[in-house]
Amino acid sequence: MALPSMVLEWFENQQRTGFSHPASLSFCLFFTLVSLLWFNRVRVARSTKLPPAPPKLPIIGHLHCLGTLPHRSLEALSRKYGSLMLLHLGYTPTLVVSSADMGREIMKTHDGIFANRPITTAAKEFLYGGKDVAFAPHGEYWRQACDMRRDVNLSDLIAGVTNNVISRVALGRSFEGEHGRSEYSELTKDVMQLFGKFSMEDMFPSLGWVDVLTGLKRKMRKTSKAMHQFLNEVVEEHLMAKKDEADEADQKDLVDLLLEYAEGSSSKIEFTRENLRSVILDMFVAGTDTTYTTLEWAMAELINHPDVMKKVQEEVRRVAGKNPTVYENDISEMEYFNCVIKETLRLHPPVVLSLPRVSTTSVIIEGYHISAKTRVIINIWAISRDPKIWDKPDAFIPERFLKNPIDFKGKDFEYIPFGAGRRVCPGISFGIASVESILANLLHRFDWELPNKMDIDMTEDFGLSVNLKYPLHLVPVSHFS
Ligand code: HEM
Repeated sequence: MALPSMVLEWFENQQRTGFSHPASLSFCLFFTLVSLLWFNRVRVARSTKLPPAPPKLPIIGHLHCLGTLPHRSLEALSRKYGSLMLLHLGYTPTLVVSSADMGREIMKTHDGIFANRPITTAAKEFLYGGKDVAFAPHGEYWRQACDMRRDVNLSDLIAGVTNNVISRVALGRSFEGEHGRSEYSELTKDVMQLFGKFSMEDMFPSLGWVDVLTGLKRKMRKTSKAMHQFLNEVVEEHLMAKKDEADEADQKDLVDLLLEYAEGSSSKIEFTRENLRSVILDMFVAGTDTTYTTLEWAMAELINHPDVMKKVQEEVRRVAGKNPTVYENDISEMEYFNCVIKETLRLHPPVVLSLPRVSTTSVIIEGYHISAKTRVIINIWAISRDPKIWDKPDAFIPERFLKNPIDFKGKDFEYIPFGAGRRVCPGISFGIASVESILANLLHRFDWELPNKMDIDMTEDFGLSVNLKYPLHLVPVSHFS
């Protein structure tokens, strides 16, 4: 006899005899719950309707559909096939999400099912398979590692260019200019390039040997060894320095905090030196390019829109006055300046396709069956240019954020440059504070001109983040001289 009919028969018997015993009621509730769960499982298992997809090719699946700017190609496809598409990137089934409503389904309604990330080849080589934050499985270790980051005191550390900012916050000082024209800076660049590289193993798990043949794995291993060696030296330097905690509590950098945590923690979560180096590396990979890219796009849009540049410079200079430096307190008073940053992140989110997630169980979304182990990519770029949400979506109009409560903290799914849900970017405050501080000072101190009145080429270059293809060259003219 099927489970539901057994339950019904038992229920009728109980009704005839009355629910005379408290155990009967508990029994009834228990069976109702089991039946509901059972019905749900059957519903998910029976539903075979898959999200739509364009025709695929043998072996490569839909890889040929990605083109050189995958966020744009996927957005164009979503206009034809809808905001949930199931593509096959090689052998890897990948759900592509292109609307705020479907984003909410993944990052809110079913966030628990999509809380893990697939471990990529780069994560295996550089981060010991997920001993960092970004690739760590969702759980207690990940929660604690995220929290440690939020503790870093940033207020006085933000100065200079982005790489130096990250160095100072994470490592305690800048390493620019050391080891020649910065062996360290070249190393960081190599790590980021390798993270953005296409790996066969990620798309065709059985073809990892191709990455060995092409030399990709050897290059990753060599760079990873050099980077971890460098970070080891930094850790040793911190241990030797043995900072006086009482006097210098405010000047602790991320390494100090992580060392304290690793050595003094009574937590049951093991936090090894490998974890420590991986968390620091995360910060460079996730924090450097994104922050720098936002600044570059902001300057490019401001040069292209002299009216906006004039208005924002007037505001920055009015608030900061004759002070040569703009401080955090000033920035909170600059309403239009903050709109400029929000509009830059809408039009040019540095992470155009969110870091992939993976489903842990099967689930039904919008009537479509999504199996366990499906990768999920959110097209952040498509959502922030969706004409159903944004008026003139391709135009740079900071005014759209004036008196508009929409924010990037992950609650408004139509605007998610930092992602949303459990795996939302833990560096939001740091990233925004860095962008604000650097941009405000650049606008305050200098007027900016294009060399030879050339136009800016706004062509994008797809990588770990989407940059300008041709670096931006501008001439600064001091405002104070
Ligand atoms: C403008 C600057 C930045 C932007 C636009 C940005 C954007 C993002 C996005 C879109 C994600 C994926 C979120 C998701 O899957 O829902 C992410 C994740 C992440 N970001 Fe950022 N980010 C920025 C700066 C930073 C900084 C400065 C740090 C560190 C200091 C950082 C650390 C991370 C980490 C560790 C993750 C992975 C989180 C996890 O998987 O739990 N980001 N970021």
